[in-house]
Amino acid sequence: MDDCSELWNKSEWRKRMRAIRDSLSPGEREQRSRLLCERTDTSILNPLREKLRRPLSVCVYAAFRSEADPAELIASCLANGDRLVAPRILPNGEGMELRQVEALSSWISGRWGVPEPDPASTALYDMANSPDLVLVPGLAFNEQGGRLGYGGGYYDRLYERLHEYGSSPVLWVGFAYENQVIEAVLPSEPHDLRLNALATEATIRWFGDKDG
Ligand SMILES: Nc1nc2c(c(=O)[nH]1)N(C=O)[C@@H](CNc1ccc(C(=O)N[C@@H](CCC(=O)O)C(=O)O)cc1)CN2
Ligand SMILES: Nc1ncnc2c1ncn2[C@@H]1O[C@H](COP(=O)(O)OP(=O)(O)OP(=O)(O)O)[C@@H](O)[C@H]1O
Repeated sequence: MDDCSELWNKSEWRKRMRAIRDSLSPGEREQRSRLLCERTDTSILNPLREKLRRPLSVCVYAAFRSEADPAELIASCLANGDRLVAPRILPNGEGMELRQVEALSSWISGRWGVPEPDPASTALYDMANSPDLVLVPGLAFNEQGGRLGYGGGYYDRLYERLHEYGSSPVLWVGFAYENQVIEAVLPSEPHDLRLNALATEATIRWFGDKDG
């Protein structure tokens, strides 16, 4: 790691971490994503299903660019009868709404090519019914529950809205490859969301209160 890394700003970190994530071959990404999905299901979702004694509602995303791919976790959620929701960037750019996705085919390509639930075939989800868990994509994560995204502030705003309107606690789980986890202190701002846990193909890290 470069000596100047502590002084880098968010955009320098984004450039650097994009290159690191892109450096995994498609084959490596597939293999690591499979391990990551299994680990997340076994160590986080299954215990939560047992604790709550009901199917879960889970906010997922569909992978784009070189992101960790939650497809197998999504398939497992569908098999377990969980309710799936996914974010869609609002046309005015002002944050995101959540929509119910029924199948892996519910996505279309939205702004910047980001996969999003097709508004023509999915129902709007009322944010007052907080999802039990939100799977959070990103470019970089650290050991303190910090996260760096693409810079739209979309997940930060979702975090704020669910805190404001949501009826129950939400578990915020970063979902990433181990090489996206850095030791350096990421530049952080007051609006940045704090994760409860970070899942990688190598391990699960918990931050603060495990019960959300
Ligand atoms: N799979 C997935 N879905 C997601 C996210 C994500 O990170 N991954 N998001 C997480 O927030 C939201 C989408 N956020 C995004 C924000 C910016 C860009 C993007 O391509 N930005 C351009 C620069 C745009 C500009 O400033 O003009 C770029 O990076 O080149 C992509 C996604 C919602 N859905
Ligand atoms: N809670 C919020 N309310 C209003 N604006 C916000 C909020 N959170 C973030 N923003 C806006 O979003 C901008 C980008 O935030 P930041 O750099 O933290 O994005 P990010 O977390 O990397 O992106 P993303 O969540 O989309 O992946 C901020 O400069 C701010 O203007």
